[in-house]
Amino acid sequence: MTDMPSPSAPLKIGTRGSPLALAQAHETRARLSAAFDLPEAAFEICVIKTTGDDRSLIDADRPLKEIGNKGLFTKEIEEALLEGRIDIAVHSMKDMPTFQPEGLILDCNLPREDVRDAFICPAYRSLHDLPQGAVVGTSSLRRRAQLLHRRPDLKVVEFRGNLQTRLKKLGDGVAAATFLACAGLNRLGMTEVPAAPIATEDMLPAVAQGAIGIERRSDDARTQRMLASVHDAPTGDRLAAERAFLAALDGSCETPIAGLAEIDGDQLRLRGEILKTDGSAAFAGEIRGPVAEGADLGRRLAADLLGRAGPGFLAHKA
Ligand SMILES: NCc1[nH]cc(CCC(=O)O)c1CC(=O)O
Repeated sequence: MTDMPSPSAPLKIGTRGSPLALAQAHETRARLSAAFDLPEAAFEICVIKTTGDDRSLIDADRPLKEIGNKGLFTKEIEEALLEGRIDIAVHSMKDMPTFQPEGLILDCNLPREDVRDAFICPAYRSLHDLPQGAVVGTSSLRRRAQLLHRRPDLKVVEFRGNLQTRLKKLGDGVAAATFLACAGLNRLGMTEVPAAPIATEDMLPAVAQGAIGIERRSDDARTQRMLASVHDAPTGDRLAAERAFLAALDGSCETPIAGLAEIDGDQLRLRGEILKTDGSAAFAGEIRGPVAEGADLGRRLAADLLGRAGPGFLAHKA
């Protein structure tokens, strides 16, 4: 391939500045430099501050959904990409809308990490051991709904900020327990955290949890070729099913939705769940079919759940 990045003309990797975002950007750089036998200096990591990183917004006690979740952590990064200030953007796929802005494409995924949620609790081993009425912190509507569906006695408080901030709140006694994605803990090498992975049968993760996506300009052929050689096809196939499921549900931040696809040979199994925010109702289901038909499976599972939940289920607001 001609025209490869070099230390004097590096490929610019855009990322947020949070520890997890930086770890994901570094993993992306490591995989690209290994794939093309290039020095790491041929890749420049560019930290971009987003609205979601604005302390004045983040420190407020308002739930994220009131600030306006859509694109909160991606808008400025996508602008930099469109303006050519960066060449690729590294994201947690879980946080990405199902549609990209005109001119951008998100079709490269690194191998997926552990998809499970972890129960983080210094005093109790599992959710079942939490005493009646215990306080659990989370900012995720999905985790809140799944938790209350199972344990209506628990009290859920808004818990925001990055991983480090949330762990500190736990240490300060703001809540007895919280949840974090195993993927984040693993990518940050945080082995000292009291984390108990939760089986996906007990708590179905968010769509695309544990997956890194790399976004580029649609017309950037050189970057397209480079990303193709680090793309993990099984992860891409799983996300195609999960994100079609999400898109068919018109997944907004108002609706608790969980979804997970797994691949066995040429067969894909997709499980999904939709819930009421207060946990008072939940509909779960699964579908199996050829990997190549993942997106269709996603749409069919969404239709099945919506049919069972009845009209108006998703229109329900918190
Ligand atoms: N919404 C925040 C977010 N986005 C991605 C991850 C974790 C890493 C991943 O799932 O890929 C997290 C934190 C968490 O859920 O604990």
